[in-house]
Amino acid sequence: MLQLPDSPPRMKTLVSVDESYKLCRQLIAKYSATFYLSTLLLSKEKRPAVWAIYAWCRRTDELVDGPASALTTPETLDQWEQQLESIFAGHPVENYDVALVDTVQRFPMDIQPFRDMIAGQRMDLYRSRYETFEELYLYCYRVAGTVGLMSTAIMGLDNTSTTAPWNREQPSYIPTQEEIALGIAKQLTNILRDVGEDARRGRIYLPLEDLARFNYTEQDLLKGVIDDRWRSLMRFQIARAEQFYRKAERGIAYLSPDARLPVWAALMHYSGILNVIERNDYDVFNQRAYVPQWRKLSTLPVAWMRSQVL
Ligand SMILES: CC(C)=CCC/C(C)=C/CC/C(C)=C/CC/C(C)=C/[C@@H]1[C@@H](COP(=O)(O)OP(=O)(O)O)[C@]1(C)CC/C=C(\C)CC/C=C(\C)CCC=C(C)C
Ligand SMILES: [Mn+2]
Repeated sequence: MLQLPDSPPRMKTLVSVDESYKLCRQLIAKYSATFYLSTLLLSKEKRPAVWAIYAWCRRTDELVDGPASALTTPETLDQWEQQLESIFAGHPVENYDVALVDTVQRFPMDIQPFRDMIAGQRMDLYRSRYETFEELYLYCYRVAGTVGLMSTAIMGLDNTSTTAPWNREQPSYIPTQEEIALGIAKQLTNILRDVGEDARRGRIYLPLEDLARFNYTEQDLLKGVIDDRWRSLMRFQIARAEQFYRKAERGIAYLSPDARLPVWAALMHYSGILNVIERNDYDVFNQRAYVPQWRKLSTLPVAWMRSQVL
């Protein structure tokens, strides 16, 4: 029998590299004005690369959190992971990928944090409770800590820093834990800010062991009970998130000088959300903790000073 050759794969025409970066820029500006403003403080060559990373992270999160998330299955994420492998092999599949292909070629980086983020989104498909902080930490590392590893590959570490102890004492030290810490702190902050919203979707991210420690039940949380048990539980969670902010602060000294201001600015904004939660007397059920634009801008001079001396 005559064997017909396989039909050639249908090649989609994709946009140019510049057009693709423009799409990434539009995406970050639309979804997160604050991230966008922080990236404007970066050098012109690093900025678009961070937009490309942002676009990939946001699109990954949208798969499990966005309007079409009901259609997402484990197979969707398998396919997304294959698309990632293809990007790292230099073959973009969609318009947004063109910029990421360019970014990973200009700023060589490890694919593993990207795979880990997909594994984190996978957890959201089958998990709605976390028994221990160790389990929650793994989730936070995957969906947020990984962003630090991806971003540092672009921002760069500083080999001449006089403030980073590793240069003096351990010249080959790679500050991985510090790179991860800001994402962990930010995710823990998001979790505290979104307790009410998540509960309405049947999700509890706060470790159940912590609820038990303060004698506060799942039912209390689902009903939005605010009492002294809840306030103590929240103070405990805030103190934990703050430890990760402190670790990240120490890490900023390891970054290349031009990246320190945007990261300080971002850090001060995220940790400011914790202050708003405190000011709202820990009511995260009926009001969303929000840092107004004027307050974000007013912290910039302090962020600048810190970026010069620490
Ligand atoms: C050494 C040192 C201190 C290095 C710092 C490295 C660095 C720049 C770290 C950045 C850490 C960071 C900002 C992480 C983002 C964490 C985050 C927001 C995760 C979100 C996950 C899911 O949560 P949830 O669904 O609850 O959130 P939403 O309500 O849907 O928003 C994410 C949504 C995962 C996807 C992450 C992003 C879309 C953000 C990616 C951001 C960047 C690439 C920009 C980072 C750059 C700057 C200047 C901060
Ligand atoms: Mn999300």
